[in-house]
Amino acid sequence: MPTLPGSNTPFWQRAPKLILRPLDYFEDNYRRYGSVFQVGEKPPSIYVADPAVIQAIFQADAAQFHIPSQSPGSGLTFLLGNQSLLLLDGERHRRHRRLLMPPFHGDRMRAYGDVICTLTKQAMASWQPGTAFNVRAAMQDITLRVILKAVFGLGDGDRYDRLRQLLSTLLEGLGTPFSAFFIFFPGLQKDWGPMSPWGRFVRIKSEIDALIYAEISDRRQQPYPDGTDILSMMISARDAQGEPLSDGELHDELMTLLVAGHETTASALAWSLYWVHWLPEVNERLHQELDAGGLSADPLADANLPYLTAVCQETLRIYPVAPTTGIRILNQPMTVAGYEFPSGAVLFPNIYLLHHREDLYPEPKAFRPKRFLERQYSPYEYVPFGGGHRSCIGSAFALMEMKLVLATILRHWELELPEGLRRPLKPVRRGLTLAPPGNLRMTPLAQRAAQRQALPLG
Ligand code: HEM
Repeated sequence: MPTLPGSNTPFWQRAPKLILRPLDYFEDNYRRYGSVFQVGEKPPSIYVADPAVIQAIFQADAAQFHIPSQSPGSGLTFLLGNQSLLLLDGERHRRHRRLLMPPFHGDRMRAYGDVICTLTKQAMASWQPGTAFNVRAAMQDITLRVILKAVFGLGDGDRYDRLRQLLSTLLEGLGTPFSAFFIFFPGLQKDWGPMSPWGRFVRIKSEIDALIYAEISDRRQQPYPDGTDILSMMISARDAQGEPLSDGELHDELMTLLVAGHETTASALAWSLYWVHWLPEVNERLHQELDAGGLSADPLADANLPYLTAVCQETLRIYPVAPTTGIRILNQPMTVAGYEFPSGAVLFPNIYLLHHREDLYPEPKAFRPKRFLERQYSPYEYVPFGGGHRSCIGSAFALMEMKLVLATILRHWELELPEGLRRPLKPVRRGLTLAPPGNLRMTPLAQRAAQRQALPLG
């Protein structure tokens, strides 16, 4: 059995590059060592960009892996709580997944579709012709409105406004590349008073917690009559023993859905607007498809448009929001495709490197939505949402949201990417995810004539 290529640089030495220039870090290692390599020892971290090995990892029994108490992910405990799906393991992870999955299936999507289009129009009402806006912030405004409405059924009121404002401030603060050190090194999470960076997060977070607990308590006493929002469904869900989720469990899962459910989609949407407005041929073809479809009464019709779908898929391929899947630690040795991974090894299917394999994606640095119309990729070749027992539970929701928000924006506004930004842009770190650079701005030029009637301007 060959030994795995790689280096044994300790974590503290490789962390600055991994945190501040993650894509260069991955690409350097890939060039040097190939599609499966290890870094560090005791335990080694193994990055995988080989579809056959990724397939074996995604198809393996969940009992083969665990999540460590001290991992990059554990730095998220402060934000999400220790009963978050992202941080749970074993039977408790299985139980929570079963209780959380139903709102993300089937018929629910139709109701979310209407909400997404309405809230996008609401957010766009503040755009002014000639006044540039920060693209990621604008997309985050939309996705935060959408997730609050989907999760809580909330759309207005003091609690909603405050929650929206606090979540946005908290995540903006945590979103700088340097704040990522707080996540990777939880030991840095020290409260030195309200003016210190971490002290500020702690105070905002405790106000958010109080608002969420107040909402849970109100809703337990007075359930919504139609009960179609995610919180209502989670309150009434029962596990195999007939047990409901406790207030603490509900709080942590709500926080998880709020954070995981809008940060990621906002970055993906910002990238999609950038690509569409940088590349005229993509813009033209997308508009042709949208114009041919007309304004449908059923927003879900847009979700089936092939080129729009391909643009969103290519957006998530070229710069996946999560550069690797979540952490998976082996409970026992694993032999696959000629490799032997030792017990205790930390496995990371590397989404970015897999999506940039020349053999799967010719000219991988080029944004070419067409490749998704010409070829069907397997769930081990294209993995923006990970896979296996820890796959993203919001993947269908996120993809639909991307398509509907993008279609709604393009139908209503003519936007312009400033001259200076019509060039290759590289992602920057935002916590555990990657986002477009903070200077990505766009200018609304004019509302599209056919749509002026349809957009309620505030
Ligand atoms: C473009 C948007 C999104 C991307 C790129 C994305 C990506 C991912 C990835 C890569 C993982 C880890 C999968 C693995 O380790 O195999 C994940 C997990 C997760 N995602 Fe998403 N996600 C997105 C949107 C959402 C949304 C909208 C929600 C919920 C409303 C959500 C909720 C979650 C949760 C709860 C997990 C943890 C699952 C578990 O550990 O069992 N995500 N996501």
